[in-house]
Order: sequence, then C-alpha cells, then structure tokens
Amino acid sequence: MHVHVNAAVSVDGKLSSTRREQISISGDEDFARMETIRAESDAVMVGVGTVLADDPSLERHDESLGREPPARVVADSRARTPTDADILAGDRPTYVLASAAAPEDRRRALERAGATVIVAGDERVALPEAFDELASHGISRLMVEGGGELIFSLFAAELVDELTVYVGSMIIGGRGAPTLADGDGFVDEFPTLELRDVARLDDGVVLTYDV
Ligand SMILES: NC(=O)C1=CN([C@@H]2O[C@H](COP(=O)(O)OP(=O)(O)OC[C@H]3O[C@@H](n4cnc5c(N)ncnc54)[C@H](O)[C@@H]3O)[C@@H](O)[C@H]2O)C=CC1
Ligand SMILES: Nc1nc(O)c(N)c(N[C@@H]2O[C@H](COP(=O)(O)O)[C@@H](O)[C@H]2O)n1
Repeated sequence: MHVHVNAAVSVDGKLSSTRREQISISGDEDFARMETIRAESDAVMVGVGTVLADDPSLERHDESLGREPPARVVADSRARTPTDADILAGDRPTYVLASAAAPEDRRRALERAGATVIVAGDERVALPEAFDELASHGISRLMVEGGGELIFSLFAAELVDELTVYVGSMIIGGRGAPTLADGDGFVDEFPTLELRDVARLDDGVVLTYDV
C-alpha cells in the first residue's frame, strides 16, 4: 500500500493551536491541491483526535478526475468516534481501525452507524496489521491527513512512502499545540527524508519528500 501523508503547518511546525481547533493554514490553492490528492486516493485517513477536534467530512475532492470518492479511515483504538460524526455520513465506506481495548458496545454502535470496524492490536491500533486488512478491502493508495499523534506512529512503524507539507506563513506557537509529529518523539535514530520538490503556493510553500 502506498501511504501519502499530507498536512499543513505553520512556520513553527504546528498543525493547530493550543485550543486544538481547526485553523485555515492553507489558502485556496493548497486546499485545491489537497482535494486532488484525496481524489487520487482510495481512502483518506485521520486519527480520532482529529475527528473529535474538527469533525471532518473528508468529502471535498476533485470530481474532475472522474474517480469514485475515496473511502474514509479513522485510527480509533477505543472506538470513540461519535456515531453522528460527519466521517460516517453518506454512502462512502468508513473503516474504523480499533484495538481489542475498544468496548464491544462501542464497536457495535459504530457498525450500526455504517462503519466497518477492523480490530488490530491490544491497546493501540497495530497499524501494519490494520493496513494489511485495508489492502484486502482494495485500498492501495492511502492519504493520511493527521493529526500529529497518528503521523508520528506512522513514521515510527516505517509506513510512510511520501510526505507533502504545506508551510503557511504564520506562527501559531504554544508548547501544547499539536505538531506534524508528536507521539513520544524519536531520540536515537531519526527518519530521514529525501526532498523531491519545493513549490510556492498561496502565501507559503509546499515541500514534497520521499521517505
Ligand atoms: N493542519 C493540518 O493539516 C491538520 C491538523 N490537524 C489537527 O491535529 C489535531 C489532532 O491531532 P492529535 O491530537 O495528534 O490526534 P490524531 O488525529 O493524531 O489522533 C490520535 C488518536 O488516534 C488514536 N490512535 C489509534 N491508534 C493509534 C496509533 N497507532 N498511533 C497514534 N494514534 C492512534 C488514538 O486514540 C490517539 O489518541 C487537531 O487539532 C486537528 O485540528 C489534523 C489533521 C490535519
Ligand atoms: N491541508 C490542510 N490545511 C489546513 O489549513 C487545515 N486546517 C487542514 N486540516 C484538516 O483538513 C481536514 C478537513 O476536512 P474537511 O474539509 O472538513 O473534510 C481535516 O483532516 C483537518 O484536520 N488541512
């Protein structure tokens, strides 16, 4: 499976503020670029932290490409996604990746709300195992939008193939504000990236890396 992480950060590397509310870091051109990546993907993924903070629909995509809209995927160890979340609305498939720690009643409630629940791992979602299961559902191109906890785990599990980061010309600051890669952080060995492209867009830059 090809995994493409795409996110927007401030110059100081933040995904949003200490309030964890969605901020328009991207301008119109970058949102259009994001929509194109969504449309080229079989599925778009976020962590449940993003679902709880932003309630994204992951719906906006570039229809001119003439492909089926992408499925949606949530990494949600304890099945906390609200049953009325936008990510479950409409007909597109939604896969909730949960762990064995997810209460049975929550898993059932999400299935009743239309989700396909995939259980992998004991406490947190075992991402390699869950991705194998997604591949068996025909997902071969996965776009990941965030947030920082999920992106860190994907790098830690060496699952990222491509990274695009829009750096908006703003400072957000805040010790507790989410960054592109949070989690426990790397201390000995650090994933290295190969810079493939730099492009000016809106009032910022898009950095494209192979991992
Ligand atoms: N500027 C941007 O491009 C984006 C910004 N955001 C922002 O990011 C923030 C949310 O990010 P986070 O709080 O970091 O939450 P997150 O969206 O990364 O979700 C983390 C949660 O995912 C679940 N999870 C399950 N298995 C996991 C695993 N193996 N590794 C990591 N997490 C796993 C856990 O419950 C964990 O708490 C919000 O403020 C949102 O606005 C989110 C996406 C894009
Ligand atoms: N690419 C990008 N640029 C920004 O400035 C952002 N704030 C985000 N946030 C993420 O975009 C998604 C919103 O989804 P919907 O448009 O509501 O479907 C969600 O993942 C946000 O966290 N992204």
